[in-house]
Amino acid sequence: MPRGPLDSSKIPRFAGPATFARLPRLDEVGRADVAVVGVPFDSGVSYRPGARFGPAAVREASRLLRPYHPGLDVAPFETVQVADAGDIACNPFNIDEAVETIAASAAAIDARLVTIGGDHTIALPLLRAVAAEHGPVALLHFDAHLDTWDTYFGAEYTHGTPFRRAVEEGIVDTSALSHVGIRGPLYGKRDLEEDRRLGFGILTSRDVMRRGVDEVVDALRQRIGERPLYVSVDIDVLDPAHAPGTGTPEAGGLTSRELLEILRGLAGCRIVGADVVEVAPAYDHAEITSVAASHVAYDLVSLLALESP
Ligand SMILES: N=C(N)NCCCC(=O)O
Ligand SMILES: [Zn+2]
Ligand SMILES: [Zn+2]
Repeated sequence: MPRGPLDSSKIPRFAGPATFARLPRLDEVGRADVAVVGVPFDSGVSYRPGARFGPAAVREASRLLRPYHPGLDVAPFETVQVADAGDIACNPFNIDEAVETIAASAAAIDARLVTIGGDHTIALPLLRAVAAEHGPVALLHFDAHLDTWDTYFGAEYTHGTPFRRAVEEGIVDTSALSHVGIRGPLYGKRDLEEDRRLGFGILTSRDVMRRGVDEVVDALRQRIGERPLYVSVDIDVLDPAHAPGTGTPEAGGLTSRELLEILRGLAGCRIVGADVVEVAPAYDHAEITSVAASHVAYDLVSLLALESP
């Protein structure tokens, strides 16, 4: 029987230090099927810094999560052992070293991971870790931004470049790469041409509005099929009204309801890992962004629990 979260009817949910959803720490349970891990790294950002405080803010906001997910009909913490694996401590002054540390530390945790960022740079080492186990994975990427740009100031590892590096490294399956929620100004038309050349298909924020959640889910599922799937959620996929606390906000985004509905549409997909990144609490108000991110992480954990081998 898995050890679940603290009982909020006995110990007030606002008491004590925060783990994700008030779950036990990994070192308290010894092993876990699914682990939530923080990566407080934001040295790869191109605009507002502060996502290094994302993991702590999302854990705080996750105190209100409850054990049963009615939308997916699953009690994730009863179905499998879920634990909080703490934070991966990585060098804030050396991006190359941090990327190595994140890949090695993620691979060393013997559980399927839902990672809380941190800026989007961290998706690259997290993909390396899943690909080392599963081979090239399908990628479902929720974001306002393509994040397939080449370099910034000559730097290869940044929050705007992880998915170009992932294609170059052969760690993603180029027949199943999707962006959802793309919008906003680009550097040029070439951004889209290069993104297409790398193999990505795009469902824009406008597509989600005009075609609706069900059609979007159908299109994504068709592309993903039975492949092992990595899901990366940049919280700026949400409209700034739903996620103001982020480093590179863009108007015209998804509602949190749309995002959660699309995620729920992934039930049954073979998810091997996931992240929620780019929560920068200094720009947040009333925990709007960290609450949204905590629900996204809860849905991802629930999907992983449903799909337990
Ligand atoms: N938020 C992420 N991951 N990337 C945004 C990069 C946008 C830019 O520098 O133009
Ligand atoms: Zn983004
Ligand atoms: Zn991003």
